[in-house]
Amino acid sequence: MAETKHNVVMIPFMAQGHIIPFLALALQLEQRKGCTVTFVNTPLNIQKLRSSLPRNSSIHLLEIPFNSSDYGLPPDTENTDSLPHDLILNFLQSSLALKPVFRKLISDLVHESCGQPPVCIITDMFFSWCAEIAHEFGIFHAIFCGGGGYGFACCFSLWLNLPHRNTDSEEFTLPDFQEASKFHATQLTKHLRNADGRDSISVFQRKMLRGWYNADGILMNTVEELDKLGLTYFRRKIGRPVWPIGPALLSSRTRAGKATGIAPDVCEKWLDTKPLNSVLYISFGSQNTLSESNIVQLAMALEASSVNFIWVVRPPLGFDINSEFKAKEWLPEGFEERIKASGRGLLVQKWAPQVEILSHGAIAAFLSHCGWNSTLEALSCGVPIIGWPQAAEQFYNAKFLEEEIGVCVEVGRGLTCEVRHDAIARKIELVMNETEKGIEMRRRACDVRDMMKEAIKAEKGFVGSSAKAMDEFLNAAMLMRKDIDTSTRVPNGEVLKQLCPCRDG
Ligand SMILES: O=c1ccn([C@@H]2O[C@H](COP(=O)(O)OP(=O)(O)O[C@H]3O[C@H](CO)[C@@H](O)[C@H](O)[C@H]3O)[C@@H](O)[C@H]2O)c(=O)[nH]1
Repeated sequence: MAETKHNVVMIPFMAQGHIIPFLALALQLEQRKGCTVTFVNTPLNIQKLRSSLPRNSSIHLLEIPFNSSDYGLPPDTENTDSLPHDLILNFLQSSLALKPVFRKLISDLVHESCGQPPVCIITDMFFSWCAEIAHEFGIFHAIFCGGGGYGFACCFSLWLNLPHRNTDSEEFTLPDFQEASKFHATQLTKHLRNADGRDSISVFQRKMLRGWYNADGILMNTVEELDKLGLTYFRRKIGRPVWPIGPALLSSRTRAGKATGIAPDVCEKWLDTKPLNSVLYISFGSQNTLSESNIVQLAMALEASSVNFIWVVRPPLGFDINSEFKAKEWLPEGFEERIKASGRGLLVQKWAPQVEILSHGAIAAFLSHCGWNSTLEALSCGVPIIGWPQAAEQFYNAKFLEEEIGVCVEVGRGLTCEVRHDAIARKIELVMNETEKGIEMRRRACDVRDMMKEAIKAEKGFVGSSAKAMDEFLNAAMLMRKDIDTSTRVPNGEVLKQLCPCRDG
């Protein structure tokens, strides 16, 4: 008899930083016995993903219509990686328009798959509105937060409490997350700093975050042993199961729809020519970049510190980040020629094969904006971080990595800070040279790497914490299905037979 497959529907927000961990989780889920995955996104993202799925993958890609021009956004905007920074919030707000189309999509899936409606809907942390739809159809609903527990706990608490508005001091603590100790006003984005709870951004963020309370559980791309503080915060706060199933990482062969600005083998050959632990990798994720003056300061620091480096260069703030990088205009005079002649540095335009780079033994440190995917990718290779957080929860990821885990030193903060080249060079030398601090950071990063490996292991009778959390999550979803199957009732009292008329055969 054919095995019954349980369909898991997944829908990430349209940003590489969200699509990447969702895809990594989807690839893990399809390996689970009895699971199939339907991966939903807007047409352009799905088109790009088609070519990136492994050939033997059974993941079903499903398009959901979305027309960015209807929301005052540039035509064909379907991913934050093609948007100027100041439009990202409008894009986020426009994603609310997906609600009725997603409901129709789920309704169609339920009707088409008579007898076997999806067992679970996993939605992005920005799509908490999906809970209502899932529950209408009696389907288990989980939010997958692609970020870490600590970083998101800080964000959650900041948006809901706005503690900085109750003090004249630049420093403050979080009323419901005292464990995180002190925060500084420079760790707030412009929107958060100005928020008063009534402005449109606060209203949107608070509604979205309060929606987490309606989920049946929260999946987090993190590891229990690494991120206890943040996980405890959410368990206490939301009163729902929180399953740390990370790290969900893509392998170097799966690119989530992005072509690289350099062939991975060219990059690897270049790295092969460098001694072990001698190269600094610099990248600011999928949607961030530096100011023009900070690009110059960073270039000067790299020349002064004489380290080898790979730098993913993007046009500065205020320019289209997908346009050509004008080295002559934005870098110090003669910089490109000098680094080419010395063979010390590699400038990569647009998109680098980051996972391959970080896993090369020549990499000694990562100058990063501390996006959570980049953080996990670096730590899973035992690479310490020089943090330059720019937006979102990156400030709190940097704080966590520096204060709690000891694998990071911060060099700059925010989009508008001015960082001087000598300060950057000092941090680079501190981490890359054989200083006491540098050695200790590398040792700790390797400990975290080992901890992550253990967490996802499931072999010879040993089940790591993340593998266990994944089992628990799937069991919870199946249990709800079983309850429905025996009662033929969905939680809100609607008869499942009505939704799926041929259920009785
Ligand atoms: O040249 C590049 C640049 C990025 N990447 C990949 O793109 C992803 C970037 O993700 P992340 O480091 O998390 O940064 P963002 O794209 O900025 O991610 C958003 O989503 C994250 C997860 O929720 C949050 O932690 C961040 O704050 C938010 O900005 C990573 O997998 C990188 O490997 C590449 O492969 N090549």
